[in-house]
Amino acid sequence: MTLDLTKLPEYLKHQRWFSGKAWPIKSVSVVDHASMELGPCAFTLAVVEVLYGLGQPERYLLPVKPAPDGVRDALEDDECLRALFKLMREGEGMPSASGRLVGEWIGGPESLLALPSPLPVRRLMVEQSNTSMVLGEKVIMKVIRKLEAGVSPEYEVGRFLATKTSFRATPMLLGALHLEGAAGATVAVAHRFVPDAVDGWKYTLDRLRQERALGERFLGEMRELGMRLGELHNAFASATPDDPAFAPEPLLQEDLQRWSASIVGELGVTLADVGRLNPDLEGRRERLIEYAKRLAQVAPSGQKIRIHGDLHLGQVLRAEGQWLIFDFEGEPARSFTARREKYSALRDVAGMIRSFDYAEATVALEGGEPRGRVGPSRAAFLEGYRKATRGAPYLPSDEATFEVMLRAFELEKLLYEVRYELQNRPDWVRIPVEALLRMEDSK
Ligand SMILES: Nc1ncnc2c1ncn2[C@@H]1O[C@H](COP(=O)(O)OP(=O)(O)O)[C@@H](O)[C@H]1O
Ligand SMILES: O=P(O)(O)O[C@H]1O[C@H](CO)[C@@H](O[C@H]2O[C@H](CO)[C@@H](O)[C@H](O)[C@H]2O)[C@H](O)[C@H]1O
Repeated sequence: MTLDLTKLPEYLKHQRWFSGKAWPIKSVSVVDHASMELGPCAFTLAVVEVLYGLGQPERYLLPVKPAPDGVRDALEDDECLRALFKLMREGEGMPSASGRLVGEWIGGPESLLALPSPLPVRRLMVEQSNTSMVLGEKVIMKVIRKLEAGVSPEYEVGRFLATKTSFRATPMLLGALHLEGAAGATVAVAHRFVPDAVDGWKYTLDRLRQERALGERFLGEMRELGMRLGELHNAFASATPDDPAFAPEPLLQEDLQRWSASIVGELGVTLADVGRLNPDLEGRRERLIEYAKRLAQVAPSGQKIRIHGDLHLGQVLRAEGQWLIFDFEGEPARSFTARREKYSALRDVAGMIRSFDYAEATVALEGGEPRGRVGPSRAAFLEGYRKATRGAPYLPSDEATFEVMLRAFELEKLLYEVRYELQNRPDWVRIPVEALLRMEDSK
């Protein structure tokens, strides 16, 4: 099948996962493509590069079939999805125009035994920038739409946890599909599907809506969540030097200086965007800068390790009374290289703590209970985290340094959130802005 390139800009603009809707497209070209003749399904798996009048080019994966007015999405066809999954689970390869599409199965044969045939396909009805489907209620396969150059952290971390550690508080990675060659990228991943799971965001909102004061049961769950995060960090830190992508590295003064300078820079950019709308925030600039600067002044203690990188309540699942941590993609706005960098584990801790504030603010905006209820959740979460990581070499050895670092990473996350909300949900920008205003004066 030859792709009619003239039709693609219009096609792309109508796809939910296409993030360039606001910009005029200059051109669309095909970087690589494979003709998929797989049993009852025939389609083209293409990687296209979109050039805009302004801004960076982007690459998208287009599994498409011919249609009278151009092309249509091949993932609407269950047979095509089954065919892609088969390629993955059989670890097969097939040639593309300038490379190869290769399946990888790491789940072991036992995870296949229980799969019914023909494999039932259920599409996930969530707002997503990718396309996920549940297969036989046992596997969830995610086809990546917007492709990044380099190693996908979601695949890399999932593979590390499944094959090199005993950490099981995560839906295990079962397999992946990679395109090798000119368009090198991981194009799909499959994980164990967790039935009847509720994500931590919804779970926490429900509790905040239903309980006037968060009871001991919820605090116990937050303690457990802190412990799971500590265990995840212990698993990351267990990597040996022969695994350079994961092995812990010493934390140097220059790391602290670099991170501190980056937060100061982000403060400048963020206040330029939002400060006009909120003069009170502009007035806090110097005090906020102090939080970031103190990070550069503490003595380096601990290590840099791989982290989750975008941890919040929406990245944990509650199922059968247990917490599972998932979605190791990292912050979507950063490059893969940046997302794979080792960092202080406290960055994840700060991410989750910010989420408690978001949950409470969301319920307050709905006209629910007043603020001030999540302080004990933060304390319980930190208590669980400290319990699981007692004596861990990757954390600062003294309490004061722990606090300075945690506050600096909370500030970093708050600034990221302001920018994220301005771009995606302007009505919500007041949540991180109000939290910035509340940050107590630094001493
Ligand atoms: N292993 C899983 N088991 C059950 N539900 C899952 C699983 N993985 C993801 N989900 C559900 O699918 C949604 C989207 O998954 P996610 O990996 O976050 O996709 P995306 O990266 O495109 O946002 C999640 O919010 C969660 O509700
Ligand atoms: O889940 P993603 O990897 O796409 O993360 C992005 O979107 C999140 C919102 O869905 C955003 O999280 C922010 O809002 C959450 C409530 O919706 C809140 O729990 C988080 O604490 C807050 O940071 C995340 O920052 C962004 O990267």
